[in-house]
Amino acid sequence: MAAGSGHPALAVEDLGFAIGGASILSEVGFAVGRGEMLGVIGPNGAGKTTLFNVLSGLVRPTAGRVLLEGKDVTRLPVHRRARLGLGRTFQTSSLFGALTVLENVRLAAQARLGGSLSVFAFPRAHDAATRLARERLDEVGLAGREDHRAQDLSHGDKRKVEIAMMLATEPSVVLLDEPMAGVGSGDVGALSDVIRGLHRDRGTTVLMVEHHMDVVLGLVDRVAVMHHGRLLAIGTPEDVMADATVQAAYLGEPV
Ligand SMILES: Nc1ncnc2c1ncn2[C@@H]1O[C@H](COP(=O)(O)OP(=O)(O)OP(=O)(O)O)[C@@H](O)[C@H]1O
Repeated sequence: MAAGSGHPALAVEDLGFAIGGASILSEVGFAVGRGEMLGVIGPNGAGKTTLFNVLSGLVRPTAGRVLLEGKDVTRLPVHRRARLGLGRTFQTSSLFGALTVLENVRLAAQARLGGSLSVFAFPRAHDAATRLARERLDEVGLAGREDHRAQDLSHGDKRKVEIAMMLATEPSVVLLDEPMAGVGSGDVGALSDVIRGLHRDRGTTVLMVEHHMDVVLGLVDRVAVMHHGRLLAIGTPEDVMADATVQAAYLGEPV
């Protein structure tokens, strides 16, 4: 759907996911505007990761719809959603440790450019992928680190590589699943800046699950609070944090 069509970047309607008689998500509905950053918070087991799995296509919902730029993608597999502009990072690192930083990002760039993975067959496509990978690494502040092996990086820098890989696929909507997980406190600021840049400089729509409340509240436009598989509240960080239901149901529980 073309920009300016009036559809939200991403919307879910009456979403449900049940398995073995257990209801994991129930009646979840919200819309995220183009270029908006939405934080998704909630106690452990609230359903945040399941929601992201449903959004990205890893899991099929048992009720409701997922709309990307107004298009119903509920039944589309992960790679079709990715082609429509949906990007995702995971809680755990998805890098090839023995490859260099540049090689990791180049793989993502090659997938985007649709070229063969054979550098011998398509040397020019390889050059284009290398250029794209270098640009994305520059964007996340890793210029000069291209030749480091991924496994030797700090957690924070690994996360930046993963974001660069995701950016190489030119997504319009990105799902960041706990980007700060395992990241040392010294790296949190730099990583927050990278995420802020996605949003501010690129105009990318961002949904972010994150347990670090100070990070979430400092970055996002709105926050969605999940609790027992339901959407408890959604609004500005100030409004949501002041909400008595949220305080009782969420802030009162250990996270
Ligand atoms: N495929 C499944 N089969 C059975 N139970 C599941 C399945 N997927 C999720 N659950 C359960 O659903 C609940 C929600 O899990 P989910 O991982 O989505 O929560 P979360 O909010 O991401 O938690 P955390 O903050 O700990 O990552 C949990 O109780 C989990 O055990």
